[in-house]
Amino acid sequence: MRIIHAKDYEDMSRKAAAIIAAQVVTDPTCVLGLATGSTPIGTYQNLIKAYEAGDLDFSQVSTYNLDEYRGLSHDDPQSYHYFMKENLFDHINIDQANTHVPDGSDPDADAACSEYDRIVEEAGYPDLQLLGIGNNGHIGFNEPDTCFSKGTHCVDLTESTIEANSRLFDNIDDVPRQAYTMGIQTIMNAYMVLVIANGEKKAQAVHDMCFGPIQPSCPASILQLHPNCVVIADDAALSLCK
Ligand SMILES: N[C@@H]1[C@@H](O)[C@H](O)[C@@H](COP(=O)(O)O)O[C@@H]1O
Repeated sequence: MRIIHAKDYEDMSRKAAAIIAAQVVTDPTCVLGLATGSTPIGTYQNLIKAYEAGDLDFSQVSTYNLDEYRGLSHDDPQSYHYFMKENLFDHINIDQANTHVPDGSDPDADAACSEYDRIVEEAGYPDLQLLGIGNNGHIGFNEPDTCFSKGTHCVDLTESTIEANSRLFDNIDDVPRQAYTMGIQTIMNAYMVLVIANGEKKAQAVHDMCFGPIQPSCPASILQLHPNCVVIADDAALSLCK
């Protein structure tokens, strides 16, 4: 696990975008695993700038997102389908038929999750998987648990995640209580994992991810076993990693 120190959020976003851009330039048909939440927005903005400058071509790139809330339609402004179009896909030349997000609108969780596992495996897993990290150490929506869940599955969101994500909703009652998420095994099958984190609220999770015991109470701690994991974090997120 390599830790890259960023001066601030903007520096973190530039560094993450540079690594993703290098992947796209060196392999124009690459498979990218993508994340949502507020952390990756700056990274996506830098990728859009590079595309607009003519430095990047996404026309042959495929993407697979980590997760999606259960029960939201694809055009619900709070869905991760919508988030990805708004924050990246609608601003670059990607073929949106090559973008994939778990289908949270499918009420049959087993069918939706096994189908997602099938297509991610068929794609050969991501060449590069971008991850944020939750305040409680979750990756995707893999919440602190008793075991590292393997494949794509339906999860019950913890109160802390519902609370943390409620800032993006009109009120906390509107936050879905379940989600479909890539499992730990799916994430670990990526050839490279790039984790981005900023701010004081992530300090404990980042410390436990990088230096804590490898245990399901901090799902991100499994990344210590990944052969090619890079963490880019700012001072505040690294404040406990002295
Ligand atoms: N499912 C997402 C995660 O993929 C994300 O990493 C986390 C942190 O979000 P933020 O980047 O807004 O702190 O929130 C959600 O739970």
